[in-house]
Amino acid sequence: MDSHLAIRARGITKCFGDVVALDGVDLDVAQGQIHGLVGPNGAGKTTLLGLLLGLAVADSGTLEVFGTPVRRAFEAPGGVAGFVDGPGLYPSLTARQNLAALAALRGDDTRSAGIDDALGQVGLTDVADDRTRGFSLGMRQRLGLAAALLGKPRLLVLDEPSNGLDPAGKKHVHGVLTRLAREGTSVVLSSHRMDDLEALCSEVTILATGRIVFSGPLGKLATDSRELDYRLLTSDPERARRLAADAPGIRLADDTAGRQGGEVLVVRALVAALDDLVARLVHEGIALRELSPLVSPLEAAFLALTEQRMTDARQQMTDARQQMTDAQQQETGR
Ligand SMILES: Nc1ncnc2c1ncn2[C@@H]1O[C@H](COP(=O)(O)OP(=O)(O)OP(=O)(O)O)[C@@H](O)[C@H]1O
Repeated sequence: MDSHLAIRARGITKCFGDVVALDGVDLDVAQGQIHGLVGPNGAGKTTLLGLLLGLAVADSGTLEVFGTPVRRAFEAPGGVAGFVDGPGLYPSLTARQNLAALAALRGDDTRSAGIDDALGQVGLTDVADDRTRGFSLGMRQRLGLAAALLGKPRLLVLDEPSNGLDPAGKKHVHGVLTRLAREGTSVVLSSHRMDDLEALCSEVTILATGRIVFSGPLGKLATDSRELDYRLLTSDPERARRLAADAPGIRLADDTAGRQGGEVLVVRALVAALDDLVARLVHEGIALRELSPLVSPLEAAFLALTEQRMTDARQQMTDARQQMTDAQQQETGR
């Protein structure tokens, strides 16, 4: 047992009939960490979050939350709160009544001050006495977060919490989660928004068809990953361009000249080659005013993964067609 871990999962497998939703998943989430789950539709993110919330149990493998094994379904492990597939709310009750009902159902002795505090944290004080029937998706998401905060959890599990939030709402929720993490709460959340994950998470886990493709710090994705396209703005674009053309491991993007009248240089490189180019520029007295990836390492990894899945799916279809043709030929040859 590692006392610094909020979550320790080893070899988690979960099937629904013939569908393998999770296939030998290992996951470590440190206390006070915001950990992002990302993956294409059907990758297994919600299933994993559901296991953490005690909505189901794994078919095999071990799952520990704060060092305690999670074995029983339909009971959230101690100190864990959150939601999957959107928060469940009573539309005919107000926001405040929803939270009171939830606290009563859980057997919490949360008083109205606790409810007001949770509503305040997510910015819903002004609509506390409005029926949730008229709430937008973003408001319902915020109320779901308030509900999760009621019991002052040590681990928050949130399925796409930014869904439906406008930019101000998103900033607000990000602020709440960041503050909670600073105070020691661990957060595991899924999102299809790479910018969200990059803004919030120190570590991410990328899932594809139930398997982990990557798990670790975001920074590691950049150094581990394939070549990326970088945008460079320098004090001397012409000389920088000539230097880049001669630098090892650097490829100039075709449309370099077109971007901002040739001011911006776009190169494709691994991190090590890019480091070398920056050193060369500085050595030549060329100032670097801006350097950023065109597509973030997380987005690049995600896109590569999706492309790989499509290639695999196309290959599977070709193989299946070939098998059918072979079978038909055998049949007619008899
Ligand atoms: N209750 C269930 N019954 C049958 N199949 C299920 C069930 N829950 C999930 N699955 C299947 O398990 C796989 C993983 O689903 P899951 O919802 O965990 O993926 P996800 O990564 O959350 O997807 P999305 O991004 O679309 O929400 C999918 O193939 C899904 O169809």
